[in-house]
Amino acid sequence: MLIYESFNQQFIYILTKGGIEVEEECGIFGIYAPDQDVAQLTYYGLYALQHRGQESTGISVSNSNKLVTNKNMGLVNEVFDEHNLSELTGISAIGHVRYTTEGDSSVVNAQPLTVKCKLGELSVAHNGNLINSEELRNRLEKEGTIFHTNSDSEILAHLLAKSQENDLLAAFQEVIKSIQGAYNFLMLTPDKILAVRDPWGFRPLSLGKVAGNYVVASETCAFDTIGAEFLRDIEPGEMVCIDHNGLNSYQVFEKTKPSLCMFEYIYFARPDSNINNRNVHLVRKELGRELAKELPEEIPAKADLVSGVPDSSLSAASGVSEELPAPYEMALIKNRYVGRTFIKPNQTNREISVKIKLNPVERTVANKNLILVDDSIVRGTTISNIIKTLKKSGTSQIHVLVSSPPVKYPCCFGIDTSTSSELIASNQSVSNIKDHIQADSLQYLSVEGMLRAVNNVSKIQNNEGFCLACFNGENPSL
Ligand SMILES: O=P(O)(O)OC[C@H]1O[C@H](OP(=O)(O)OP(=O)(O)O)[C@H](O)[C@@H]1O
Ligand SMILES: NC(=O)CC[C@H](N)C(=O)O
Ligand code: SF4
Ligand SMILES: [Mg+2]
Repeated sequence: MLIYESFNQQFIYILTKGGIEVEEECGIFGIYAPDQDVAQLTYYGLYALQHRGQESTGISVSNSNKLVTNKNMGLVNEVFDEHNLSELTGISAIGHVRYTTEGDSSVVNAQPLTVKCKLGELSVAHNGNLINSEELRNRLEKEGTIFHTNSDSEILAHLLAKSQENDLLAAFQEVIKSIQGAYNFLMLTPDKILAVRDPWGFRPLSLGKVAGNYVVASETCAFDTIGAEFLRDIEPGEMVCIDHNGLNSYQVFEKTKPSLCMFEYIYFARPDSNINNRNVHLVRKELGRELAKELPEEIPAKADLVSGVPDSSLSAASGVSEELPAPYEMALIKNRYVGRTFIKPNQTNREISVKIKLNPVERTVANKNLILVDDSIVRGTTISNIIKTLKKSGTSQIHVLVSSPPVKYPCCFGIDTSTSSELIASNQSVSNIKDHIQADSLQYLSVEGMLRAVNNVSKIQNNEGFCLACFNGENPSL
């Protein structure tokens, strides 16, 4: 039986599971710029990265002697204003927008986390999810470590404090070898910023320059916002150190098989960002094109219109419409003041958000056969609700096209699901899912089609690879 059939069942599910554990990502930004207003630039950078996390945000600055951190629950523009930003003056800064993957969504877990230890004062911002955090936490607690938060990110700070090394760079190089999982870390000390990307490169991390100063960000859209020039992606397993001498790079891990999260292209990243030299919008458009090529002939023959589920599917829908070809129309309007439902921390909020955020344009859909494109089906909540509302608005037929393969396995590197039971495709056939969501037909993109789409935008290099674990169950880090 499906668990989200009714509100009551949902409530029972939440009660029995103690609430849904949600996983996703975060956004990180760092800048070393003694001649600039680093807090302001970090604020704008975080603004551009807001889609990666909306629970809490924070900025740490260094005035070259000490660090000052301001963080709180809420969006970037709710937490920061001219007054509190003006109190953050310094030569360098790091910032974070959080979406909880481990621990509570609370101010104590908001990042950056600032600590004092034998290596001096340091502030840590983390994007990713450590898979051996429990083991590391248990070990540290047995050794007498007192944790102030229950997020995985604090573990790094304690490992550093306990390192035999007296120099932060060396300590960092030592301790990251004992952590496993997905992590991009930014660390701010009074005189430098360190940035490291895990050996698989699950999450994107890019390097840029603004007015001669280095910046690091989860996505290149943050560079565009502050007028920075993109220099390059930070390599999987690379650590860069930025200080008054400029930038030094260290390959701290042997190159393993890079495994960029495919969901960054499918859904997470902003369409105006470029990852591995590919524009995210163009990849999504190609995903749509490949999906259209895989359709059985009878589907396009029946369709009057193609439309995408706003926002993240619009690029893929335009690819479908161009490839078929079939006219593109606006079937749904999104209330832009509602946050991403996909990354809200509990299922009850998620349901309500879906209902208030999308409204059909009745006069375009009434009595029409619609090809409706969405980038992914995770729990199936969004698409079920949309189909219900479109049918109420008089849509004759709804043929659902999904521009990614079925999500069958939970992700431990940062997607919004923690157990298979939450995933509608984990134990159901495509035909059952079609019936459950009440679509007239349902077609997913194949894994091969997805890889072809990425390759169409720019050729997949020999040393490039993708994490596909939520589609095929193969964990690249094992
Ligand atoms: O099957 P579900 O569990 O409902 O999740 C899948 C949906 O969530 C995401 O959209 P979302 O509405 O969060 O964000 P968007 O507006 O950026 O597309 C995604 O694009 C799918 O539409
Ligand atoms: N989404 C993330 O990257 C979260 C980072 C970290 N695991 C936390 O929960 O705070
Ligand atoms: S399992 Fe899926 S969501 Fe998680 S990192 Fe891999 S591709 Fe991304
Ligand atoms: Mg969506």
